[in-house]
Amino acid sequence: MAIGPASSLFRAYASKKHVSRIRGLIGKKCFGLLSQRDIFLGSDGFDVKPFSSVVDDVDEDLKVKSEGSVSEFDADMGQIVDLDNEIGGNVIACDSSEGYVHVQYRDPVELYRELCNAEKGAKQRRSDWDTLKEIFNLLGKSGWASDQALAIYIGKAFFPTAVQKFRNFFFKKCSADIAKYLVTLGPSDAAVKFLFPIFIEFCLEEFTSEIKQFKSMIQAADLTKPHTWFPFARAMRRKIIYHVGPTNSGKTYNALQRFMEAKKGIYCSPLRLLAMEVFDKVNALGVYCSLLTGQEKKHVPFSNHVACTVEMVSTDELYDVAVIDEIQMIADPHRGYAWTRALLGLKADEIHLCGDPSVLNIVRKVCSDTGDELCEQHYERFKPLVVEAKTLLGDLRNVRSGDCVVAFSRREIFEVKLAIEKHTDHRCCVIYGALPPETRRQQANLFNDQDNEFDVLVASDAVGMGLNLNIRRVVFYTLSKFNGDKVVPVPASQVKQIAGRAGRRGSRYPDGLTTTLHLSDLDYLIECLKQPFDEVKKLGLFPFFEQVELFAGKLHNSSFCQLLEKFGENCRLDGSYFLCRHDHIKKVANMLEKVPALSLEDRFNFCFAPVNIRDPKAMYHLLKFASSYGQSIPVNIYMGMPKGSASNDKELLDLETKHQVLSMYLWLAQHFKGDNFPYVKKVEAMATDIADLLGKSLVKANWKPEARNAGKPKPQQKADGYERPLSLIKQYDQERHERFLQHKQSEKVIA
Ligand SMILES: Nc1ncnc2c1ncn2[C@@H]1O[C@H](COP(=O)(O)OP(=O)(O)OP(=O)(O)O)[C@@H](O)[C@H]1O
Ligand SMILES: [Mg+2]
Repeated sequence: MAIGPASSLFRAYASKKHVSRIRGLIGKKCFGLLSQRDIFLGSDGFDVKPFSSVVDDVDEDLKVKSEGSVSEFDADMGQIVDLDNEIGGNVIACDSSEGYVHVQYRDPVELYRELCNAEKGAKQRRSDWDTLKEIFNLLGKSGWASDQALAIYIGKAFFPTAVQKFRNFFFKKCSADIAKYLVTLGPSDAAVKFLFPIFIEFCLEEFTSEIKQFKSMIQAADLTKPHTWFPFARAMRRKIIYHVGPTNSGKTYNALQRFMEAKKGIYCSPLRLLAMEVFDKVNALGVYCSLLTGQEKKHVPFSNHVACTVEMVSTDELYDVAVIDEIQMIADPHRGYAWTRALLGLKADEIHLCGDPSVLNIVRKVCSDTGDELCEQHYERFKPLVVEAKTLLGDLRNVRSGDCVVAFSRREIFEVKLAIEKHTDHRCCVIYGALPPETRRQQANLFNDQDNEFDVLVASDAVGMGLNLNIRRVVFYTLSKFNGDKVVPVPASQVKQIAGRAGRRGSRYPDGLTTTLHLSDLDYLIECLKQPFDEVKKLGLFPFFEQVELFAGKLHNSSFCQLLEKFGENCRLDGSYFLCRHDHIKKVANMLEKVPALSLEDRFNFCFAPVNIRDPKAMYHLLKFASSYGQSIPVNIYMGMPKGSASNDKELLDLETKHQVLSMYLWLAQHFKGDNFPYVKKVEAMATDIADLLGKSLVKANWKPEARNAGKPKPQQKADGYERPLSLIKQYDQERHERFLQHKQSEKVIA
């Protein structure tokens, strides 16, 4: 939950005098008010709890009391509810009816002092007492008040407790006229706003240590103004050139021309695969270029250029030209922070960004923050993408040479491959995310090569980026996918990116076509292609290790996972940034709790290792690696090597996992200093062998796919063929059609 500038809202209601007093008090006691630009970010766990649930947070003493009956509770609080008088209907202690009106004009500081000095509270009628309680309940639940309280470093988690204590204080000390005035306001916003400044006074006096602690924690989790984290880059006069346009329009091509002309250049890629492609292409053109990815470092002698994955970019080196490809991924929920870091931190005179228009406005804003000059170069597709309205009429026998059939799960990919190879003369190459980049490239080359029978490609969304493919037509097998939670329509931006892979300048198929397998999905495809790019409002950010370390210093006895959680809850961000998702990091952190003797930095590094957290085998190996590392034993890998290529899907899955584990070892070896991972050469050789075996296995794969996680429901299958799972869109259409029939039916009945 992002919250507006706390102090400005706070000022909106409070008197000038009161604000200046609070400013003085805060300044005197420990800190200054937050500036207008400060914005707090809470996370899901950061919401205001209902006041009733607050009881769990308050001290045991109060908890017992609150569970008692009203009269016990009230009596214990030192407040007198005059039941006798209530029965008699008389109000004992109250000023004359107009006496309380002046209260609203009085300075909250004075009112608070008056409460402090009062010997005891005035007696209340039962009904007034109930009203007051309701007002305090409202204050405790008020999102507005808890946001405002952040301005004096009353954290959201502590806010309900603070209100509870304030309530106790208030009931012990409340004068008749304040009570009366509040009762006339009733449980309302006005009452909350009247009470709030008095509450603030109370907090400033009562909770100095809590405030101080929370403030230092918040400051340690301060992620505001990230452009100031790179002072060297800020001191430079950088020129940013944004190559903006749709897929296949020549953006990367043009940026790479400048990269190759430069004396010293860096190319930042979203994928290992693409970094490898650029590495090969640039070297082939005579420009010496090294390769740096999480897993490998290939140093080319005399090279001044490097092609790297964006996570590996150095913000220490000086470059003439840098290229940041697929800049729209700066808004990726998981990996966006790596693009943000590259954009803000690269020390290059000229930075070329390539991407779609979704982040153009936010890049403009970043450039105005950093003071960099921004030039925009707009592109159009060489040839427009054409939608084939006929579709494949639900029959995979209608695939043609040069088609790329796109499905969104591994299972579907193999089902489609099986069906095409069974019912037609075409042979299929496959590309999906779990395959190593080397195998994906091998499959892409097999598909591009005209001198073989592999003329159809079946691929997942992994085809959307980074491969040089000669695709004539992109056919969507389905337009819905499982997002880890449920089946959802594929987002329009992704549909556009994938469909745009069809047709390639200079290839056999310069014109691009796209369609769907089923007629029922065609409208959604057209709709997606027509949609303009959604404008991105926020960029991803994630703390550096040093920031997490600083934060850890404020939280003692917390596990690394708790630390990350707390950081997420308490970090402050400017309005243009969001904290990248880190659930997978927390999951690994949790598993590594069992491993003693890892420093905070070791844990941080292990948590970023590329591991499929849903694959227990991969997780097991990561745990083993961390355990050996923690014991300062050379980290070895105990893994049987398969003798030959896979002959069924289980063996293929096993090869995929094995490669992922080997790749993880190589990643760790690159990210941990020293010689704790001495078997890099051996592991590299194993990884190459497995990628090779995977390629061979895919060529002959003609089996039904297995689920990686046993127990997951499998879509229905026909005995002798395949059945495409209903897409969400189709399901929706079917439901709509049924509703329509029902409606018709009922109309008939009425007639
Ligand atoms: N001026 C050019 N001369 C020759 N070939 C070109 C030229 N511009 C682009 N191409 C080729 O067209 C294809 C698409 O270009 P490029 O990869 O630069 O597009 P893109 O806009 O970066 O697409 P994407 O969004 O998919 O990354 C590439 O194979 C590229 O080599
Ligand atoms: Mg590109």
